[in-house]
Amino acid sequence: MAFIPPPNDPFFELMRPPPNETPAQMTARLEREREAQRINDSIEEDIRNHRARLKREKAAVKVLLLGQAESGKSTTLKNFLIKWAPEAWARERDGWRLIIHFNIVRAIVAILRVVEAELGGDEPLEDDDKLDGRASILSPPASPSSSSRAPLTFTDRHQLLMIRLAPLRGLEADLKRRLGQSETPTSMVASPFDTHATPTRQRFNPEFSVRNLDDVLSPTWTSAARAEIASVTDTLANCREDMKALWADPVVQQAVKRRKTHLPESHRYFLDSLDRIACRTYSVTDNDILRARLRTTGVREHRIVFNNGPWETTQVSQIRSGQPAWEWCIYDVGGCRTQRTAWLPFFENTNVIIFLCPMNVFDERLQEDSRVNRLEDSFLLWQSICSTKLLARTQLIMFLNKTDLLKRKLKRGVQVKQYLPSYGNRPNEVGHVSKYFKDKFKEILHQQSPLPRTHYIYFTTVTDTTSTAKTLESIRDGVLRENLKSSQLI
Ligand SMILES: Nc1nc2c(ncn2[C@@H]2O[C@H](COP(=O)(O)OP(=O)(O)OP(=O)(O)O)[C@@H](O)[C@H]2O)c(=O)[nH]1
Ligand SMILES: [Mg+2]
Repeated sequence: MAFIPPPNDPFFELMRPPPNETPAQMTARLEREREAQRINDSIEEDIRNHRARLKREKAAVKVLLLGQAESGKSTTLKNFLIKWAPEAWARERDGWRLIIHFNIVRAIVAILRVVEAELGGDEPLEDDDKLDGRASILSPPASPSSSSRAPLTFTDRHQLLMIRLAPLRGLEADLKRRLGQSETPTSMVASPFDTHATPTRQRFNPEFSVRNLDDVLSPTWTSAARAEIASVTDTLANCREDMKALWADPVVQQAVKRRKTHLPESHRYFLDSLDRIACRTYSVTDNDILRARLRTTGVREHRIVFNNGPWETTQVSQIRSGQPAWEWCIYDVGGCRTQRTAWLPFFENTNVIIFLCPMNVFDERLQEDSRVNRLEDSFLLWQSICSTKLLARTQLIMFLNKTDLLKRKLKRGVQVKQYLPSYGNRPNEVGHVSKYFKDKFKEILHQQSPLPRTHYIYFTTVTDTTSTAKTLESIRDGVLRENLKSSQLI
């Protein structure tokens, strides 16, 4: 039925075409009306999408990955993607190539700086041995120790390698520019709840992070971008034999060890793989991406949809209120102390926190604050997360990570009791050490939680995708069980 306006309707009067409208004016008016309608439809569509997104977000399980820098949060997220979002994972694959190349270049340039400093007779910027690295939460600090510094014998061969590898310094700068370096914050907090920030105490060669990882991983593949990547590949291929020679040199290795240079955690993996990666036919593997290190700044969000599985039951569909699949929204944050205030807004309505503590760091200090033992930092952080009322009902899952590196360190003879005197005379062996750490974290959880909590603590090596896939499956099922319990469905 045609619309008949009431008499003297002001809106109808306003919209009515002028009585003497020409055909050209009519065409223009109809065009304007069509455009207005198109804009209106698009706004309504945006509103509908926004509402649907909010509804989905409300139904999604919110998972936060927490832990200090280099604990393995981003690597855990990569495992989630490999297992449950293979398409998103495949889309990002090519974007990782430059980051992998950057990891290699950065490691070599860091080694070159060490050799240069040794050749120039420089004293280390900060002698780590003069600092006390003990974890005081477990024991009172003891007096500092010192180490001897006998001179190393460098030869003309080292000088020659320095000259031949010089182009990598320029390449490092080019790659930083290409990847888009983010700003380096100058203040930090120990816990996200601290209201008082202190200035950072960055060590030599601070870590690199990008402004926008999504831009790096989903680049526009222009011919200029491809040419740039080809030129990076060429430079690396040309320098391959010299890089291998530098890395294999015993005097250089000794110098790196002595200066305790901060190299990317996976430098050994990449430098041992130069034959495969520093060549023109290199193709990126899952393992390379898992090992690639890039400090996270800000927060990265990923959605994982579980389509099939044990939750496809009537009971679960009740808690999912008719959603076609079970969705998790996973947030990966930067773990450095300069990044921790950014965690706070994500605590609200968080269902699950996966907290990572690297176990191999009992004898190391934070890069952003060389006065703080890394294990102690994890204890303090865990304490503050467990005790927060805001997170009292959040399910806490802990990954005691880097089991492989702990094993390697203990095998080298590094004594835990030297850094944690409370460890006493227990065997310096991976099973005993990891159980000791687990008991400490469990104790903190039970003592500090405002409400009773079940503990979920896993020993992990998140660079191992097979074992991590099993752990993630068990977590997914555990979270499901907790959901059902809290909905009183089981
Ligand atoms: N060998 C070994 N390496 C690991 C393990 N977990 C992580 N890594 C490596 O450690 C480095 C740091 O891991 P990331 O996942 O980037 O650490 P993160 O917690 O995201 O660090 P931020 O982004 O700085 O907060 C990467 O090079 C990883 O490949 C592990 O269990 N074993
Ligand atoms: Mg990260």
